Amino acid sequence: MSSNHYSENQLRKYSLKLDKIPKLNYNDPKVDEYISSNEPVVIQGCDLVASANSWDLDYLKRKMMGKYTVILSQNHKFKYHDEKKIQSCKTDFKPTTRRVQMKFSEFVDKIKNWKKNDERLYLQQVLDNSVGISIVQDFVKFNWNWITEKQIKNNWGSLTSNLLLVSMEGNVTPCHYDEQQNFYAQVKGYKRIILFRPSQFKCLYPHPVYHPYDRQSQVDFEKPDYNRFPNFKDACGFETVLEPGEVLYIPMYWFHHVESLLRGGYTISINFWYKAGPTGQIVYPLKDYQKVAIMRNVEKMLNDALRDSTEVGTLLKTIVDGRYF
Ligand SMILES: CCC[C@@H](CC(=O)O)C(=O)C(=O)O
Ligand SMILES: [Zn+2]
Repeated sequence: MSSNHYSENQLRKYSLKLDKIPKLNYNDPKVDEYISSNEPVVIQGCDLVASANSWDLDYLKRKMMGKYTVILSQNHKFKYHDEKKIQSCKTDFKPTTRRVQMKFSEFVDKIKNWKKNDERLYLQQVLDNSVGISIVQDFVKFNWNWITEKQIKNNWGSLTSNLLLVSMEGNVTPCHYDEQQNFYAQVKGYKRIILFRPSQFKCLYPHPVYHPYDRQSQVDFEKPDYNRFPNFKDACGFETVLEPGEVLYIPMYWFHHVESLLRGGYTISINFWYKAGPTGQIVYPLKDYQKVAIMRNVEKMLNDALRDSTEVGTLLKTIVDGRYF
């Protein structure tokens, strides 16, 4: 996959079967069909964050005078972990990233002077009043009419947050799913996004729900352990390289892996996370994401009831072995 904006060798190599995600103009009626059926689509021309088109490191450095959340990583992977689950996790969990509060000017200096073996940086800041009046003024000029119409038409819940994502070239957010609908807007630079439908759960082996890496795939895409994760060789997904001005709809519970292109310079993205809407009438057969939600509830219930995560697997095998297949 290449275009006159980037080349194939800027994409990391994985052994995966990947189809293309369609790119449609925002007023193509098929866009609403994809969104209403929880299928990913890249939307062009909607100008969702056009008021952020002028955002670059210098502009943000001048306008953002506070301290902001920056993730530091010992390598190019920024695998998210839930701090709250660390103490209850029996195994001695060693995170590969740490979260600090940093002035924007310091963040810019560090990425401009970054050398091999330095910790990599990824600014991931909730867009709230802490970002300052200028950024808020750009924020209020987002195309809220367009996105709110999508939110209402699809009966989504409330907008929970917008994250400002400023990434160094080459950074990777490894494969995971979120329990929220996501409109993912690309502002600057190019990001390659790989998506898998929720039914690929059995190929992607997310960590157990009680684990700090809950929702994150256990599989290292760069060095898959096919002995532990044999179904990964059957994984098949979708990919796109998101360009500035484009918006990717990432349906809730869809697994996604996101990387800023190698040698592509820093990237800026803004996400829009929406709560799922009320379930309403349950329709059978259930959707694949509903089955993931059910599996999560079973894991949570068993962990609460047994009070010992090491017993959950044994009990589930006892239920299944010789009885359910
Ligand atoms: C912390 C959120 C990171 C983002 C991926 C990326 O831009 O690296 C993502 O996973 C999402 O928007 O859901
Ligand atoms: Zn995500």
